[in-house]
Amino acid sequence: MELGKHSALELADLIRRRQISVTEAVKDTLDQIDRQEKEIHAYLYIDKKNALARAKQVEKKIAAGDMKGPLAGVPVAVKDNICMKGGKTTCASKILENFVAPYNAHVIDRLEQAGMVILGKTNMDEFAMGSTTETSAYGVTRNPWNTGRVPGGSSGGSCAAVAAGEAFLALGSDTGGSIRQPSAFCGVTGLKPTYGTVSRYGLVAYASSLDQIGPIGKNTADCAAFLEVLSGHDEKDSTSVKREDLDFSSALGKEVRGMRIGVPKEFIGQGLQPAVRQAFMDAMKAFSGMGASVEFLSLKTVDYMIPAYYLIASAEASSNLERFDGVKYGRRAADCAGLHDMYRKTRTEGFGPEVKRRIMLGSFVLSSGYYEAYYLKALKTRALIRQDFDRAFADFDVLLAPAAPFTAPEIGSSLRDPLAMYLGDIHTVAANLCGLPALSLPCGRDESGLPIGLQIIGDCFQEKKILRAASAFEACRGAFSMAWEKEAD
Ligand SMILES: NC(=O)C[C@H](N)C(=O)O
Repeated sequence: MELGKHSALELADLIRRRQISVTEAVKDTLDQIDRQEKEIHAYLYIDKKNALARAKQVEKKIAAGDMKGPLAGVPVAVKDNICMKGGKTTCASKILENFVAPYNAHVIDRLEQAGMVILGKTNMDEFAMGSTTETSAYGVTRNPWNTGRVPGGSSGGSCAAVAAGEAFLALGSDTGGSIRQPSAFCGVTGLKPTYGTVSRYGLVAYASSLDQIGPIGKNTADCAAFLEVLSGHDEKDSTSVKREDLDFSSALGKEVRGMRIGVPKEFIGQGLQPAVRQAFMDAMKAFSGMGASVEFLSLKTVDYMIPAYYLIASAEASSNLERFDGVKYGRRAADCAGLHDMYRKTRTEGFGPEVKRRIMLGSFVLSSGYYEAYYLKALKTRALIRQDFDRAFADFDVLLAPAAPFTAPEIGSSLRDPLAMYLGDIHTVAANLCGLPALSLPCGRDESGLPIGLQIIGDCFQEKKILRAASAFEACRGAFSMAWEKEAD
């Protein structure tokens, strides 16, 4: 079967019309995994038995008319920082290598109610700290477009799985770009929703004021449908918002004539790879060709976004990761001389270098004497960045930016220079600092054929404006995905 060329919604439609069964869809995807996983390593665990058993259950329910959702029967991958009852959740860290989650994350319950079939858990940067998936304690994931390149991160496994046809949809989490940047590198579409739109209950916390779960798929319509499954109020997450406007798919297929689109000129300044700049300029032209007004604006706080993000994210991480001490979760070091020795040995053995770096940075900026100079300053800066965006959204419906300044780097190159890796997040971190929704979709390819991502950022709760712009862009430029793009090479 050649199911890989279908989107998730198309697949679900074939299932509804009984042209294929859920079991066939799941088997076909598992075959694709078997063919490619050795090379790609998108997954940390694949549970074939469970997936096939679940496929049978869903099949019966669909046949009995008890399961009617638009994504029923669709095989999906889950990032390994999202808890699934009875299964391992490692966050790609040695410290959680044996941790079995005792409960389901809210989003897992949602997926199951919608009749989706979970195939396994995907690789990621350790505790979501990184931009390449190379900080995983369990090996690198390779970019399906070019296996010498990284898939981006931290949701690199999820994006690579969708790009390689090893899942029709995937769950990611985005703290500073972790859905959008790997989506850009892997040529798929990923959406970080407004903070509070999707429950974080059962997501292992990295930086709680920034983390948000979101959908990754082959195109905008799949992401919109998946977000409808995931979103909604959850009393178990105190930051979960009550929204009435969760019919995201209603925004698709509309024209953008008259839409006001802003382009922050600081985002397309120095340091952009020429092919990224070209693809971005072409996207601007495409929007104005469709009748949108496209204008430049200035965001004065751009230089402060990376420092504010890395201080706040590391501070929150140092606090959140205190709980991994060998007592409550996962790994415990052997042969320890007392409690403090056990803490020290467990954390020394269990955390990798990037996580340690952030815990040290975060503890430093929160410590007395440095709190005001660094952490408090970062919080004030965050408020100024928010004001900058408030001004922008007074004049514009959505903002356009590249999703990343460059295409996927070579495996190994970013690990040598962590600061350069941090700077690569320049286009994505502001959306998290301000709680804004933002989407990345493919907008071109560089000279070596690697995908380039276009980012569309909206004001809080304006996912529909983003989706409207994204679907219009797709309609005029074509959504692309590995399966059929590679054939055209
Ligand atoms: N988690 C993320 O959103 C990725 C970001 N590069 C970070 O390391 O914090």
